[in-house]
Amino acid sequence: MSAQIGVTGLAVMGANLARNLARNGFTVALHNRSVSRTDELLAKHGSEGDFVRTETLEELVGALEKPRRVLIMVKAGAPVDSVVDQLVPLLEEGDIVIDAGNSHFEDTRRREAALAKQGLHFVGIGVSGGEEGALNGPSIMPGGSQESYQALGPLLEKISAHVDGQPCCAWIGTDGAGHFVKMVHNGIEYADMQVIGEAYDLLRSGAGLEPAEQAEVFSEWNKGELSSFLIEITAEVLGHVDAKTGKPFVDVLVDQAGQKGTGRWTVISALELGSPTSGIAESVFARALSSKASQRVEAQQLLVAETSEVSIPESFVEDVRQALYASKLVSYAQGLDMLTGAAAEYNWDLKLDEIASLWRGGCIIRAELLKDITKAYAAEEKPANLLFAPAFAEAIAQALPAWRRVVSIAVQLGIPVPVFSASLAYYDGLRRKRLPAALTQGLRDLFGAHTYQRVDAEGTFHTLWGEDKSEIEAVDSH
Ligand SMILES: NC(=O)C1=CN([C@@H]2O[C@H](COP(=O)(O)OP(=O)(O)OC[C@H]3O[C@@H](n4cnc5c(N)ncnc54)[C@H](OP(=O)(O)O)[C@@H]3O)[C@@H](O)[C@H]2O)C=CC1
Ligand SMILES: O=C(CO)[C@H](O)[C@H](O)COP(=O)(O)O
Repeated sequence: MSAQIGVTGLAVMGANLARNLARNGFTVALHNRSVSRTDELLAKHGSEGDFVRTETLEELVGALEKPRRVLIMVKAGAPVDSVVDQLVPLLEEGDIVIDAGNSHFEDTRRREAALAKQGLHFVGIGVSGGEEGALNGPSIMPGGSQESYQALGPLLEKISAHVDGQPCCAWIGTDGAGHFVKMVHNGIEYADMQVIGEAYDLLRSGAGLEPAEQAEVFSEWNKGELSSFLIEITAEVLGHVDAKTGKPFVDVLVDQAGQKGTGRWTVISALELGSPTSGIAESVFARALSSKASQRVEAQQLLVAETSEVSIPESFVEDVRQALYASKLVSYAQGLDMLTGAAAEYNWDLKLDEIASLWRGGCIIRAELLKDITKAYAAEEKPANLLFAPAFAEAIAQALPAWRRVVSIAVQLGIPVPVFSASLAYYDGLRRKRLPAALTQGLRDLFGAHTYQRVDAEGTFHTLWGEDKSEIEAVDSH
C-alpha cells in the first residue's frame, strides 16, 4: 500500500497530525528518529486509519506515492536542517517537503531557496492549536509556492478546523510567509495571555476576588465580546483546585513564565520592520521579568512600593473587562499592522481578511472578535489600522473611560499592568495631534547634526547650534 503522505517526527504534534490525517482517510507513512515513538503510536491508535510503519527515512520515502509529500514535525532549528539534509538525496524533482513546526521564517526562506534549486518544493506551514488542535483540526498557515499549494491544499484544508463550513487554512504567500504569520499569531498569543494575567492580578489584588470567584467572572466574560479560547481556558485553570494541597491550582504554580521563542522572534522582527508592537513586546518582557527569580527576591527587600490608598469603584470588575477588551484589540491591531509591514518588506500579498478568518478556529487565539476583524478587512475600503475600522473605533471609544480608570488604579496600587498601559499609550500615541518626537528631532540635530523637517516648509534643515544658531538647508540624513 503506498501512502499519500509521510510524517516524520511523532512527538505531541506530529503524532496527532498523523492521526488526524489518517482519520480523514489518508494513508500515512510514519517515521520517527527513535522507533519507539512510532510503535507507541501504532499500538495506541493504529486502528484509527491506514498507517505504514517505517524505521528509516529511506523506507519512509519508499512508501510514498509520487510526487511525494513528506511532513516534518521535529524540534525547530538544527533538527529540521538535519532531517532535510537526510531527505533531499532520497527525493525526486517535484516532491514536496513540508516543515510544519515553529520554524523561524528566515530559515524557511533559506530552505525554500535551497530546495528549489534542486527542483524540490519546500513548504513552511504554521500550525496552531496544540495537541487537541493537531488531532481534531488546527488552524493551518501554509507558505511556499502556489504550485505546491495546489498539491497540498485539499489535504491540509480537509484536516484543518472549520468555522461556518470554511476551512481554517488558506495559502498565505510565498517562501516564509506561512511561518511569519504563525510567528505573529504567537506574538498575539503572548499579549493575549498577558492581558488576561493582568486582569486576573487586578481582580485578585485590587478587588479581592479569589480564583474560584474569578473562574465564574471569566466564564461570564466568555459569553460576550471577549469570547475566546484563552478566556475559556482561563476560567478552567482558575477554577481548578490542586488535589495535593486543596489550594487553588494557580497558587501552587511557580510564577515564572517560560518561552520557546516565537514571541521573542515577533518582537525582533517588529523592531527590524519598525513596527510599533509595544503590547506584544511588553508581554515578552513580562515573561522575562517574571523569570528574574533572584533579582525579584532581592527587590522585595530593597525596593519600596509607596502605593496610595485607592477606593475601588463598584464598576471595577466591568472596568477591568473593558480594559482587557481594549488592550486585546490593540494586540491584534499591532500584530496585523506588523503583517502589513512584512508584506511590503518581503513582497508577500498577505490578505488580512483571510488570515483573520483562518484564525477563527483551531488556533490558540481563536476568538469571537476575529469575525468582525475578518469583516473589517474584507470591506471595500480596508482600514490602514484595525482600530480605524468603524466598529472597533467605536468599541474602543466606549471602553476608554474604564481603560483609563483601570490603568490609573493599577499604577496607584503598584500592580504592574505593562500591556494594559502600553496598549493605552499606543492608542494615545496614534491619536495625538503633536508628539514629543518633535523635541527628539531637535535634540538629534543638536548633538549629531541629524537634520529635521519643518511643519511650514518643504525640505530638510539643520541649525548651526555651535555657531550663530541660524538654519541652513541640509541633505536629509534622518
Ligand atoms: N507543542 C505544541 O503545542 C506546538 C508545537 N509546535 C511546534 O511543532 C514542532 C514539534 O513540536 P512537538 O511535537 O511539541 O515536539 P518537540 O518540539 O518536543 O520535538 C520532538 C520531536 O523532534 C524529534 N527530533 C528532535 N531532534 C531531532 C533530530 N536532530 N533529528 C530528528 N528528529 C529530531 C524528536 O525525535 P525523538 O523522538 O527521536 O527524540 C521528536 O519526534 C516544534 O517546532 C514546535 O515548536 C507548533 C504548535 C504547537
Ligand atoms: O505555537 C504554539 C501555539 O500556537 C505553541 O503553543 C507555542 O510554542 C507556545 O509558545 P511558548 O512556549 O513560547 O509559550
